[in-house]
Amino acid sequence: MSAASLNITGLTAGYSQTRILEGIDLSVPAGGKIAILGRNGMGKTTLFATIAGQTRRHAGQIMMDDTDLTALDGAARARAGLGLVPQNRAIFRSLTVEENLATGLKDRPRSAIDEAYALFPRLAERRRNMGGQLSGGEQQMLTTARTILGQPRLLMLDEPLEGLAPVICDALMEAFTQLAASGQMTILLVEQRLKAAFDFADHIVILERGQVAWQGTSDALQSDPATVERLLGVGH
Ligand SMILES: Nc1ncnc2c1ncn2[C@@H]1O[C@H](COP(=O)(O)OP(=O)(O)OP(=O)(O)O)[C@@H](O)[C@H]1O
Repeated sequence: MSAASLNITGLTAGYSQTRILEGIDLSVPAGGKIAILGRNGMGKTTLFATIAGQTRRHAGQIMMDDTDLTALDGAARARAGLGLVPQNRAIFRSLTVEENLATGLKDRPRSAIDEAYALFPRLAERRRNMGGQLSGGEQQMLTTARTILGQPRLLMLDEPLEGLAPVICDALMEAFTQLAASGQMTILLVEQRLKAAFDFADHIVILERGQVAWQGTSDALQSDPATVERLLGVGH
């Protein structure tokens, strides 16, 4: 298993007849770390949902390596190596941590769960606790680990740090950095915390009203406070 590239061209998509994304072009090399930024409602979640096959696509192509994802339904995209960790941390509240992890194994042996515990030791300590008993940070670790056990080659993380304490955010960001460094997956991160995005990503894309308003290196954006202010506003 190795990281996959992503090439999106002319992507226009939305919900039913409503177009939210308009003419998105985006290239991520295999093994890349990219952050998708933008104010609320600018289309970040819709972009992930569209890559995952959960919206209506009106035009454009989405290539993961040589595979045209638009020809596949959502389940086939997941089998092809696409992983999405959604914003809502959907875990099974009445299953234990270990049972939750087992649902992400696909055809892998149960022993593979140890990979999740190596990445998030906190989950090993809580393996027999119910999902519903976990803190928000632990739930985020669980939903992330469950997706990673399916060995995605392209991983999309939608605002994983939302509402979490700084110490938990640091643990999560460290795990994401470790995963990217493994060479096994390309990572796309939607994040509101600018510092976390800057520290993690080598490339940044800013969406505004469903279009790519800016893209470039993390360093270039950090040295351009006017663009940060214009497209991301105060409070970041
Ligand atoms: N299921 C849906 N049906 C119709 N419109 C939707 C749906 N989900 C989102 N939208 C609309 O699509 C637009 C983009 O929303 P989206 O959630 O993609 O933005 P976002 O950048 O991820 O925002 P946030 O940072 O608040 O999560 C918004 O105008 C939103 O109201």
